[in-house]
Amino acid sequence: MKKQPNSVRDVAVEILLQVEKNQAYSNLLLNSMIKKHKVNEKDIALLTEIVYGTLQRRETLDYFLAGFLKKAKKIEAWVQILLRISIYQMVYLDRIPERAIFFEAVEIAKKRGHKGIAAFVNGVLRSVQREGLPTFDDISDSVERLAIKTSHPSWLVDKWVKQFGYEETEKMCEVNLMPPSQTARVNQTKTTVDELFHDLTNKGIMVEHGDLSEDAIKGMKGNLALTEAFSKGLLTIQDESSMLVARALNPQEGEKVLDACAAPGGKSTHIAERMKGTGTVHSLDLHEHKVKLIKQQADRLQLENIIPEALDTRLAGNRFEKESFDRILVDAPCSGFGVIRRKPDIKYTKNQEDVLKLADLQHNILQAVAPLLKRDGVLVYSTCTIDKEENSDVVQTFLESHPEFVRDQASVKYLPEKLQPIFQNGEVQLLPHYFGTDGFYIACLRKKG
Ligand SMILES: C[S@@+](CC[C@H](N)C(=O)[O-])C[C@H]1O[C@@H](n2cnc3c(N)ncnc32)[C@H](O)[C@@H]1O
Repeated sequence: MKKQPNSVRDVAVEILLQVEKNQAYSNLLLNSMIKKHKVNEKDIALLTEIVYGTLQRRETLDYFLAGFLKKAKKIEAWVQILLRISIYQMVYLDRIPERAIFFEAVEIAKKRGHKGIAAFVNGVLRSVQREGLPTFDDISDSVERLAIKTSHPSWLVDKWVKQFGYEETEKMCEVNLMPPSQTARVNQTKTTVDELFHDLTNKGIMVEHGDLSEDAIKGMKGNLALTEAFSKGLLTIQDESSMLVARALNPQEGEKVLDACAAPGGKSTHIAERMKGTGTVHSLDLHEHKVKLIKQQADRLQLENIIPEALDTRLAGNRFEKESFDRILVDAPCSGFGVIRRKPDIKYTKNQEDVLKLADLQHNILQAVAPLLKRDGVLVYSTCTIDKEENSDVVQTFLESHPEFVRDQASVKYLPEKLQPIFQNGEVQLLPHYFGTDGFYIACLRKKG
């Protein structure tokens, strides 16, 4: 019978093993394992830090370990993971004494394997302690060095260097290793930013104003999703970059809006809020189970102008009349390279083939919704990626085959001042180190009248 993990670090090994073997999502798995193993409050922070930190720095940790494993025969996946989490704690978590790290690693190795593996793990960790870590200066190729130092796949770093230059890529890769801030969008149909700010502060919750979006409040400690304000529908957890989308779309009261890829509903609810509960937002998503999430969010925020529906948007032409929407948002499925800080697994699971497939899907979704937009209507295309092939290239290809659409530079006035200088040709590419937001792309197009 499979032995159950019985310590925080053993649970961390289990989670990382499942992420690696089954390509499970780390955030979902972490939550379910915390529940399953009844991890106590005190240990949740450590578990989260070890899981995300080890995942974030996987390539670096393997580089550190490689020289010490040269003579070893094939190492089982769990042993490699156990060594990674141990080195991670030794190098990056200075509050944990090394003897505690070694002791735990040996106990886990005994439990999951046998005494021989425990001795091997102990030997490797003692050698690292004795001999120290290799330096990155030994890596002569600059792309390879950056990839290993910041733990990104080298094909991706190489691609980014070609797209953004070395310096920008370096800044971005470094920021990708930092924990993201938690921001919330204030539901302005029920309260104001200032009112909620004071309400939260009075309750002892540490918050700050957002860095970019006027709708945002930043949580400095604790989890805003666990506040009474969240349950009462006064706020929605959302990155500041995502909050710009509904602003760029600029929906008006009473209008009919299509959100073509809507789950879990972050942007649909923002659009619905900005329409003050009037008009209709048709919120489509391919997956029935995800459509339920849109409904849940709409209910929590008490928004009655959202109609969620499970539909492949590529077939939306069979479901809706031509030229029937005032505005359309395509917040497309994408590689997610802008949200690596939140979902480090993306670095290792997505590849160039995925990027090309996604670009094709994004193009097909745009093609399908284009006829549904009224003349003079606005179409916003957005993604949480930074990849040109999924962003500006998709928009450019779309425009080339749709002369009835033009880039809408006029939408710049709906965006924050700080962003305006980089909103050009109706589009903006946010990189995570610009304003501390997710990496995000927004393009505004208009159908000619
Ligand atoms: C980036 S997410 C949308 C996030 C959402 N706009 C929000 O702000 O919460 C992209 C969504 O597109 C959905 N999707 C993928 N392919 C689709 C298709 N062919 N038709 C409709 N939805 C699709 C995915 O299920 C996913 O929920």
